[in-house]
Amino acid sequence: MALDILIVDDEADIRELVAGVLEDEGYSARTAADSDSALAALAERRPSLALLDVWLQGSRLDGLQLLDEIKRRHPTLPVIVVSGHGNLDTAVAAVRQGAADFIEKPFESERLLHLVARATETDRLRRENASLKARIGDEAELTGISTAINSVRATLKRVAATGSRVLISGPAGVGKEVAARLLHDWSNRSTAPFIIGAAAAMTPERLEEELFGMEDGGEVIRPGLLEEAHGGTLFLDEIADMPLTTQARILRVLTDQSFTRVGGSRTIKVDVRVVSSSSRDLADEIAAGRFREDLYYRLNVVPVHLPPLSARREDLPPLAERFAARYAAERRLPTPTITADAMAALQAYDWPGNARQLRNVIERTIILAPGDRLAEIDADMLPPEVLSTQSEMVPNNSARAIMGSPLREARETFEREYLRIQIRRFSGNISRTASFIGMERSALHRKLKTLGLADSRGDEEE
Ligand SMILES: Nc1ncnc2c1ncn2[C@@H]1O[C@H](COP(=O)(O)OP(=O)(O)OP(=O)(O)O)[C@@H](O)[C@H]1O
Repeated sequence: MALDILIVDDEADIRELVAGVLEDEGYSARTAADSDSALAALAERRPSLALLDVWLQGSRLDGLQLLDEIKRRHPTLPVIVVSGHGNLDTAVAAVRQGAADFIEKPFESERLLHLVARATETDRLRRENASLKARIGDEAELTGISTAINSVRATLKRVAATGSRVLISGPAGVGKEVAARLLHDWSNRSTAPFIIGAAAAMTPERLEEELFGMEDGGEVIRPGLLEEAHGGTLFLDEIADMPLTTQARILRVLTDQSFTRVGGSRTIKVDVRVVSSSSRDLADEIAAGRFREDLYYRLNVVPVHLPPLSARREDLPPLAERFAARYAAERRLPTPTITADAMAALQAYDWPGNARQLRNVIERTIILAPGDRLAEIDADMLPPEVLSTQSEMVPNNSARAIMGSPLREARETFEREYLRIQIRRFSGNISRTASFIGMERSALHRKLKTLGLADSRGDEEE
């Protein structure tokens, strides 16, 4: 995406010259001859940088007043002030007023390009920094080794560059936002913003103002998320929570990549890739008349599904280790290891809150551990709800049956319970179970048959 530069100068030949120099370098340039047309251009879309001549002849606002207006509307927009020979004082005042830099006329193109590159790069770093700060604790990779995660990763890689719309489905806390961020990071839009629009947290009116921005009497009160995402990706989280009126507006954006702000009539053009997510079944929502079918087809060009953690238990060890390592790094602590017992308990549990719940459990366990330098996470440190599944799976009556039986039957009872838990732990995958428990795959198959477990293995994915 070419960076968009707004050139404000009262001299037509300078405007054209500067626009030419910038365009030759791959920027896109817009020009304005006075303060009113500059403000109109700003209202159309926030540029990446403004080049402002402080000596504006025949303009309603002079250069410094216009700078004030620009800063009031877009406090973070970098502005480079151009000053004529002899009005260096004005340039200095402009920098005090928030201009990023200044350049004196006549100037060499090289010097201009250098300042523009520096100011846009500083702005990009500032934005990147802000977004990194906002997402401390957010994942930059989709951890997991299951077939499901590997195939999601492969799909994301394949479609990242295409710019196609992607709809990510899966229950809460499963990593839909992580997947959307990855898609953005792998796309050629990665240097532009990744913006999240979350329907669930807002009233319908607020949501529209948030997404489309607001205008009053032609003045921009605030730009919307769609504008902020220009050149980048807009992630619409939980689209099924969007009211039908907002769905209609979104549909219009998707058909012609333009919209009007709430309270405004000006058409705003944007180039945004829309990625959306839903934890509800959208077919049901459509059938119930709560979701527009036409919007569904527009959003769902490439479907990506993230199954719940309980359907891919082999992802638990890498995820648990990742969360432990990340939390320890944030606190500048050594990373605790997770013992085999603790891992077995983690893998037996069902994780209704998926990866988010796992992350909370790991963090809570590290926080609550005695001493301040935890070396390992052992099973008895895990919260009771996690441990209870394993003990429920080995019911007391099995223990009684073992103690009250001759050795041969006791061994069978034990083997049955033991294998039931191990197979579940590896999501029914016999090869992985066999390798973990140290048995040949064919021997395990025979054993399961003898114990009458052959049909209760669950989903085998070999
Ligand atoms: N595969 C993964 N690798 C690394 N971290 C993950 C993974 N899946 C989820 N997480 C972490 O789990 C938490 C929840 O993930 P995320 O917010 O992406 O879920 P979600 O599906 O968007 O949930 P919701 O719909 O509730 O917002 C985050 O802290 C995220 O970093």
